Amino acid sequence: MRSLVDGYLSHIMDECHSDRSGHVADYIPELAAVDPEGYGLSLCVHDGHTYSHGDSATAFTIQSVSKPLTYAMILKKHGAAAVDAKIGVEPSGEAFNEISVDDRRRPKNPMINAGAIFAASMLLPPTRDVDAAAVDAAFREVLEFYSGCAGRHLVMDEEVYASEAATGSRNRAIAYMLDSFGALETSPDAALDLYYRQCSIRVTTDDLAGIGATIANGGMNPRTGRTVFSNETAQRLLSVMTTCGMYDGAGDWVTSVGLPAKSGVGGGILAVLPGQLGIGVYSPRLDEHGNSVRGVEVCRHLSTDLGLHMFNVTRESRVTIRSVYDLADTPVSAEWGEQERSYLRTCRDKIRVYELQGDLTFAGAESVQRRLEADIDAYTVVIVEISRIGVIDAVARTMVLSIKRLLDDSGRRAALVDPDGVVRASVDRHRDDAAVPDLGAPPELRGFEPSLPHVHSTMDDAVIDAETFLLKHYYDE
Ligand SMILES: NC(=O)CC[C@H](N)C(=O)O
Repeated sequence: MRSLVDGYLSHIMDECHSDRSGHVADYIPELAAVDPEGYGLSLCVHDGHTYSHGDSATAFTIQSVSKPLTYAMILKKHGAAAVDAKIGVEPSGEAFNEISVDDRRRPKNPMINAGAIFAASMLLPPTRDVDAAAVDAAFREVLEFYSGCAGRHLVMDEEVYASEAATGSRNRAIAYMLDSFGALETSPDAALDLYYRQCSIRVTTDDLAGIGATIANGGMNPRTGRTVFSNETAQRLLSVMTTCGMYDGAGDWVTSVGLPAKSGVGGGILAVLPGQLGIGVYSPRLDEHGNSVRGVEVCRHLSTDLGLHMFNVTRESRVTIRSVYDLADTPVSAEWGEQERSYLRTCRDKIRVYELQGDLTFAGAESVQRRLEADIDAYTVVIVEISRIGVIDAVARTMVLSIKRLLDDSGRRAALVDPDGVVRASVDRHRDDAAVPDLGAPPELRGFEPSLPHVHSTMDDAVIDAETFLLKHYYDE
């Protein structure tokens, strides 16, 4: 069965592909020389499954996407109170490399360079004469921590690091300004050195999506099962990424995309849907804020087309498959007579029921589709029972109906048990909604949604319960 999600993602990538505006970062030769056409997208869901598209294996430097990770490290090392005394959490409304502090002379937040350089200093010994060995040791911890978040061993790009260190007058100005306030406990040069190294770590969009999913999961990497930081830290990261992650465009970002995110001048963007998934996008042409142009556009599409805005998250959206059983083992009704039971035992069809619950959004529908696909040899008839689903959003509805259609096409019979008509209600809710997005369904499903007549004819197959389905399809034959 073809993955609907892959269809959506490649459609979204195609939509944004033609945008060649913006410029690659050129403050160092290594960044100026990257292929401006590089373009990758990865999405890592709550159980670690990753959808990878385009140049998802191309490595680029993490740059400022490193900032939330180092912030997580100092929170873990010093505790939130000690960190708050040194670095604020207010959006700055300024450029990422602004030379500024708040009225307590703290960097305004950890997502701008001033805050990030300060954060790096807090990983070093609190002494003015830090030697190279101490910076090496701190960097080993950084690499280990970032690798834990990504779920694989990461390395640093030596050339980018050497260039960053050779050209960073602006960052040096920031570090020395902080030092002039007497705020740094370590030497400004050591803090800068560590900061340049962390910015030069090489990642792919698969890595960013994995890091995003780790934050989404409250600090546990879903690929490795390892807990790298606490739930409280994850909550902090999500908060500062929401208010400060996209620099001076934060308000517009939250309104239109609604995903906590962090960008870097290497062209990467990491975005998180709390509790559900992580996204990594790569495209090195940047806008005037230093954010990837296509990356921002892709995130905008993911949010609107797939309903991923964080304030769209509904109840229990992760607890989706409530139970799964084969009818031959578990007749649906205790009242069934021996005749029906023996029919079921001898029936050549393998009938399997999936009961769903909660509110169904993209993430839930994604898990259901993957489960049905994985189990495809275990049934010839599948009954998806959604009577415990409270609300189904437009994307999940399309996905459920499309899954049914794909199953029909692969020779399975599929029925939807929808006694309260939540699918119908969802159609009605969106009937007058001109903004129902073109969901980027795979070509064979285009026009299937949101074309309403089609939905209606599909809904004729929706039945009141599993028993009615059986009666209609078996006993009446
Ligand atoms: N926004 C960024 O990615 C900035 C990172 C870059 N290395 C700098 O410090 O200037």
